[in-house]
Amino acid sequence: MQDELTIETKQATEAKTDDNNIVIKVEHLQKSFEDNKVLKDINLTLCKGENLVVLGRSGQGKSVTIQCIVGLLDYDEGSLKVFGKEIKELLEDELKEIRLKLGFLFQSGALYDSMTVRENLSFPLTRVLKMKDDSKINQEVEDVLDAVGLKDAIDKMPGDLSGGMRKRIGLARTLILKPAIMLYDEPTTGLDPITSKEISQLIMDLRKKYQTSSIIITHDLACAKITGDRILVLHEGKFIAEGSYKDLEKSQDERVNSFFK
Ligand SMILES: Nc1ncnc2c1ncn2[C@@H]1O[C@H](COP(=O)(O)OP(=O)(O)OP(=O)(O)O)[C@@H](O)[C@H]1O
Repeated sequence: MQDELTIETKQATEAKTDDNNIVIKVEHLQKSFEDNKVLKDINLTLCKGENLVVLGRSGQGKSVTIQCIVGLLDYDEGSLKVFGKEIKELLEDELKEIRLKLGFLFQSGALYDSMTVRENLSFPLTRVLKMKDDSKINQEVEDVLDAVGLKDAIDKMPGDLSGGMRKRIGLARTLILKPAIMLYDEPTTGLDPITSKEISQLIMDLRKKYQTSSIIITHDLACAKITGDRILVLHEGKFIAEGSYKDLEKSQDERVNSFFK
């Protein structure tokens, strides 16, 4: 009898072959900074509803990959398609439209320290979506705070929150625009192991609630285990392994199994 893991992997493979199911497709992506060739040959596919983890040590090009996807960095060679559209070929307005579908959670959470939580969360609604109706704005803010489990923090200042709470608010700030794709840049960095686990669990809960597809870049193995349907291991600008946590845990490749020791 096939175990659950085999069935899930088979479903992921079948889903990958169906183009309608693909939300991000990256082929042979290359990026250098002067003579520092950071991305040598990046290939990845993100399917609808999937959580894809990119695991890699420091300096391997994880953040550069994400920044290329959101159009913050230009790539030199290769193809990068989001919802079937080549990012490099988009006009500014088209790129803006695509960016609205991408939620990028920065490592820092990117909160404004001089604004309350309510103001931090209202800001994207008024600035990006040009919403004006205060009662609608308040409702959206309350709903997203409820989703991240922090309804009581609405009138607090970011400086009065713990690291884990700030992460949750950062997440809420990204989610309030209801992106179809979430890009997490090291979501558990700087958190203790218990809080990290809570944030990883929250990522899972939010996928269900908001129906997002996500790329999660991390070097936190516990986060990869909880959140990753599929894991890619990045090493020196290329992916050297792909599989479920259970697959990769058994890898004979020293560069892969060194993560699991
Ligand atoms: N804007 C930039 N200009 C020049 N070099 C850069 C720039 N951004 C990144 N790099 C270089 O690219 C390489 C990969 O950086 P990147 O931040 O993607 O690593 P990472 O895998 O995300 O590591 P970490 O886990 O430490 O964040 C590093 O050598 C870095 O110095």
